[in-house]
Amino acid sequence: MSDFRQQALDYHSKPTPGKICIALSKPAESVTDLALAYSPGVAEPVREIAADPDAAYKYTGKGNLVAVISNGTAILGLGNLGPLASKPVMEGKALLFKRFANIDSIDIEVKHTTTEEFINTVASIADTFGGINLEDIKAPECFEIEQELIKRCSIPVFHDDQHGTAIVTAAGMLNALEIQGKSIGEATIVCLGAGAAATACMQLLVKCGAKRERIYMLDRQGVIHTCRDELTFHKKLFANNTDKRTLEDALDGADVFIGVSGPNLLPPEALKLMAPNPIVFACSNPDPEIKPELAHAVRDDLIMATGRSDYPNQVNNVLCFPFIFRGALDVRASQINDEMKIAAVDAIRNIAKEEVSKEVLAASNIGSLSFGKDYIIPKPMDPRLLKRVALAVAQAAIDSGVTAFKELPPGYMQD
Ligand SMILES: NC(=O)C1=CN([C@@H]2O[C@H](COP(=O)(O)OP(=O)(O)OC[C@H]3O[C@@H](n4cnc5c(N)ncnc54)[C@H](OP(=O)(O)O)[C@@H]3O)[C@@H](O)[C@H]2O)C=CC1
Ligand SMILES: CC(=O)C(=O)O
Ligand SMILES: [Mg+2]
Repeated sequence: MSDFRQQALDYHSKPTPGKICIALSKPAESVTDLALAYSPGVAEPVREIAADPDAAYKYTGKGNLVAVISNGTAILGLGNLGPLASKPVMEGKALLFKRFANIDSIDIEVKHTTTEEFINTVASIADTFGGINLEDIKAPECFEIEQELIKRCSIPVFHDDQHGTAIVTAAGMLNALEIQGKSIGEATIVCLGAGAAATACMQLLVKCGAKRERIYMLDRQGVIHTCRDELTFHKKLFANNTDKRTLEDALDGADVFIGVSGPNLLPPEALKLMAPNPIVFACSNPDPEIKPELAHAVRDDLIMATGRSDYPNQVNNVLCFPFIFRGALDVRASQINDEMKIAAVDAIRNIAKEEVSKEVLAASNIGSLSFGKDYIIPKPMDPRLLKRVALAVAQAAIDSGVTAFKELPPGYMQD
């Protein structure tokens, strides 16, 4: 067994199995404490909440509690391995919520037979939480699941693989295009993968100025084009009226490659076909569409990003979901809308243009970082992400009217 594999297994199993646990936020030592915490004291908040459901935000952990919910049908780039196998990833998301945004989070893995059954299960438990982060649910079911839950729940429901990924991809892409001297409206974009992440990434890039007709999306059958007759509704959105059929056809002269598909699917030879100064986001986890070493060996003019922590330019939804939920929860937003997503894109990308603190450099094991080919996007442990993204998102929620808050709480996210 490789050293790293053993280290990863030990990390998850020792000294106690798993990555999260529940901690108490109130004293529970004396008989008086117990009388308040449990019977008879607990009856008082019960009566308050029965009279006014909003009181749950005052008397329970609801307002700072996010459920990370999966059915295990698209676990990272590992595929459909079932709900239980997704648990380490979901606990991982809970760890990240706590570490980066002090949000309490619990993982829930749902076994189901129909999409309706999954939706009903989540809708039935939604009131327990302040927000729902859907994770690693494959396309096309993920689209119906998210839309239906948004309709049925009064709390934010956010499919992280769609929108978290799209926000971070857009932030990194706008910066990478700026560094390579390319404009988003003129860029030819190849997207390998046509699932949850791909669809949302391309939709958000179009909102940021990309031209739909310059996007070539590919699935396992190759380029998605208008003559294909078996397309699902989400693939039709990006069907291109083109003669291009293969990845090589699409990459010929392209400016941007975005991989949200699976491991090692971009051959180095194909990368040679791209236009000068290309941008390659190989975002599949844990193994990217092309290894950075291989990509750099065939192109010395590219900007390279992956979804991993151990290479420069980590384009990963961890840069978004803890912070977007922080902002949404703090103003009790009823949903996470496009205005909030765009606010997050701008807040994330702007941090990369500023100086990096010694603490972040030390945590990144690196001597210096400045805006450029190897630093297009902030590091996840940059504390400015919490303040800036949450602030921008909360303000956008207020401005777009998805919260009863008329203004930010006094001093919100100020130093
Ligand atoms: N870095 C990040 O932050 C994130 C990265 N990802 C990565 O994106 C990938 C997809 O995730 P997600 O969208 O949730 O999953 P989905 O199951 O919704 O979509 C997977 C897509 O990849 C396509 N695909 C798979 N294998 C191939 C192949 N050999 N050739 C061409 N296309 C292929 C599928 O094609 P078809 O439609 O034909 O089945 C499908 O369109 C994963 O690797 C995941 O790790 C996802 C979210 C965040
Ligand atoms: C990062 C992530 O959410 C994924 O790869 O699925
Ligand atoms: Mg995911």
